[in-house]
Amino acid sequence: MTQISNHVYCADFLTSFDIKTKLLPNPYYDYPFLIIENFLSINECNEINKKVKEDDDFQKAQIKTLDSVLLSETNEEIRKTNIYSLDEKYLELYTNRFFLHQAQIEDYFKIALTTSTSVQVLEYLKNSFYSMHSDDSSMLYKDDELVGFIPVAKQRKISTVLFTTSNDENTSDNTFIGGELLFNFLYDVNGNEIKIKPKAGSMLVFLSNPYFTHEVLKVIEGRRITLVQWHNAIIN
Ligand SMILES: O=C(O)CCC(=O)C(=O)O
Ligand SMILES: [Fe+2]
Repeated sequence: MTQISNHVYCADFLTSFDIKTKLLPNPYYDYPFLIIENFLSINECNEINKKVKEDDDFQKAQIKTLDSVLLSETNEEIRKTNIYSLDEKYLELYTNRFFLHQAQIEDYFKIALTTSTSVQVLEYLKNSFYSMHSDDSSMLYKDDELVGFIPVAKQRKISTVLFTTSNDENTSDNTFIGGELLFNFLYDVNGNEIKIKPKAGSMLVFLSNPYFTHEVLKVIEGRRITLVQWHNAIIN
């Protein structure tokens, strides 16, 4: 392991790869990513969750009328995530809050944000997951072994993931079990992979390059909702 911040280490193989989009924050930070708590309030999150649930019920109702019940059940099982766009009212709220935190993000990563993609709302129902990937690169394998990364979206410098439901054993409309965000190649001092437990209202901000390769573990129960966005930036 190679230390990249006070509490975080990365897999050694990363340092031997020629990673074209390599960028790491100040090594004297505690963590190489930023968590902004209370980006949205719990009430704001719950409103968004309710809206997404209504959209979902509507889509499901449509599928039921088109397919047989059997087919719609099969669809559900293979479906990874549902993608929605954010309703105008909440998009404005999100954009205003993002603006409030922009200077903090720029200062943390020592970058200047430029353009951003539109906000995607991702919904993970029971058994949904998002397999391992880097947001700016494809993973290159040779005989099942990871041998490098090919940049495919260099305009993605920063990834933001805002959680609007929480990982919580007490099940409700706004919680789920499982669904942690795992950084596959980052470890704590004991060599355990870094796993983020989603908390409604918190925004996770990280660099989009291969050091921050991640996955979303399977949702065991409940509904996991995130608002994700990628940002371009000027670096130095
Ligand atoms: O939903 C999440 O927590 C992460 C989503 C993600 O990794 C992506 O859209 O690239
Ligand atoms: Fe991602």
